[in-house]
Amino acid sequence: MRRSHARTRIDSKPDKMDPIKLHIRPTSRSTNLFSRTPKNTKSNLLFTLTVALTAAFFTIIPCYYLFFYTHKTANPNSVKYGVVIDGGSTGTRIHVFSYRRESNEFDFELGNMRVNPGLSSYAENPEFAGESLKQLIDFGKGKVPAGLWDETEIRLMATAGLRLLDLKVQEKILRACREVLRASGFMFRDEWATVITGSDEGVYAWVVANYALGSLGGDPLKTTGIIELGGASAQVTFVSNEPMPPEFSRTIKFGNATYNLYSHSFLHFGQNVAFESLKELITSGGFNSAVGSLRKRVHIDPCSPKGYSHDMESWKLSADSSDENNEYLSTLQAGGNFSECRSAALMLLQKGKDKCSYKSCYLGSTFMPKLQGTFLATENFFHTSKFFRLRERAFLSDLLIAGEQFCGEDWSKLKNKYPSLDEDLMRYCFSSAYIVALLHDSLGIALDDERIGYGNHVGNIPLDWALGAFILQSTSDLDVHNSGWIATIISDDSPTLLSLIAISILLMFIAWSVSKWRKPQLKTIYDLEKGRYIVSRVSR
Ligand SMILES: Nc1nc2c(ncn2[C@@H]2O[C@H](COP(=O)(O)OP(=O)(O)OP(=O)(O)O)[C@@H](O)[C@H]2O)c(=O)[nH]1
Ligand SMILES: [Ca+2]
Repeated sequence: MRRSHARTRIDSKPDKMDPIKLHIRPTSRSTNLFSRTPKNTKSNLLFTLTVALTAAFFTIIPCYYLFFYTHKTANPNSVKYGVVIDGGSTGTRIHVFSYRRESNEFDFELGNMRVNPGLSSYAENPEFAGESLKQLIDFGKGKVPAGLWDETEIRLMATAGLRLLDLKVQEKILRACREVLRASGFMFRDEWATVITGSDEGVYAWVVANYALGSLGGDPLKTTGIIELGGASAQVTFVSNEPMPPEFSRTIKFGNATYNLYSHSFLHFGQNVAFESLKELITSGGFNSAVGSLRKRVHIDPCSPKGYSHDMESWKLSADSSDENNEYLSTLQAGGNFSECRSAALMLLQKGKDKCSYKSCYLGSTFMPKLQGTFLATENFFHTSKFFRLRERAFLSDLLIAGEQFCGEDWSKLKNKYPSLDEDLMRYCFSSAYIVALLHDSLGIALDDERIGYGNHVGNIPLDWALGAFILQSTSDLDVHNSGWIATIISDDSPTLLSLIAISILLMFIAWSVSKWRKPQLKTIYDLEKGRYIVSRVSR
């Protein structure tokens, strides 16, 4: 006769048990009726195995990380690579850097490559924006050992060119870029392809400048401010001890030093965009430029050398450009005049100043504390200063004289004098006048002030803000690194960590399920006096 193994309700006090429910027919096989603990060896084995596995798991994994972490930090040659793509308004460029943790050394010379035009030129067909990154990514992969691609972070940081676009268009362009970056083979997360704020862009440029000058980590008053004149925006970042509205104030900690920075990016004040805005100002009659011919209402553009033709070809306008563009071009006649151009540029830079609601606004209606200390003027400041062959710490007065002479020259003579230069050549009249109107007329830097240096490098270090971003990110990783491998793991929500957590949860669930599934250890005793079986649970 088989003994039913039906699950029975077990009460902790046997004498209350209901005999009917507990009457269990003896099994056909001879067994010890007085105490028989059903042996559930298979489930025991499974349970023990799961518990052992879980215990091993929580021992081996930390040891692995500890070894790995110790090994990595102990390995003096552990080099961390970084890839930053700078999405600028006039072009997109990839920078490959490396960083030796132990010696705290950066290598900036691993290479960079540029593609034109910038990502903002895909505004009409954003789905193709990612294509422009492919050759950059291939270049980057050539600079990083293949075995390290999957642990090398790649970031796309776009600047003013995208900031000028509608948010929806920005997102479409970034989405197309993320798709390509995901497939790049480098380590990538969607949030690493973004439009960075102008304030961050300025901070990164300040970091790389002071890193290159050796003042990063030292006395805040001995640091150098930066003024960067890009294509679509201009950044100003420097240490200030003046009280600042929070939207302009940034605090950077580096080593034991803390820096209270003013940092702001003036959108539309980049040289290329400012030049176009100035032309629109002139043709709209916003600037009292001389009128060439009343009949055709031709406006004189004082910022382009005499004889320069603002025709379709030189503006690279497509054949289908809008009518007002054609109308606008045909009413503009180049009439190079430095001081007229400087006045028009100043009008542009001071636009909105009457709406200034702060203690001091040097540009438009935007707050800026009084400039403090020395400055490095980069990008277009450097390109213009280099063209006019000015010393690195030239006076603005030198630039003013050079600009006056250039603006007064006839375009055909300039083309003969500088045959190799193309569209950049026609911009030097505007750029020299714009820089004097910006640095002297607006920011108040004296014409003979030597506080300003012009440059795009310090020694062999390029003053690319992308490098500043990598420096900050690498050293902040260093902080996490120094707080131990736990922090590294906790801060590292890479698949490794997530899989560790998933496996441990799975093992614990298996152990719990096995423990629930295992039949309770039961003991069946035959009570001779009462003539019946009593079943009780065996406590383990
Ligand atoms: N004259 C001259 N200008 C150059 C040269 N190379 C780049 N530029 C100009 O210098 C500026 C480059 O600054 P970037 O910061 O790289 O410009 P960008 O990143 O494309 O523009 P933003 O998005 O505003 O930063 C642009 O206005 C370029 O037109 C050069 O060789 N000569
Ligand atoms: Ca830039």
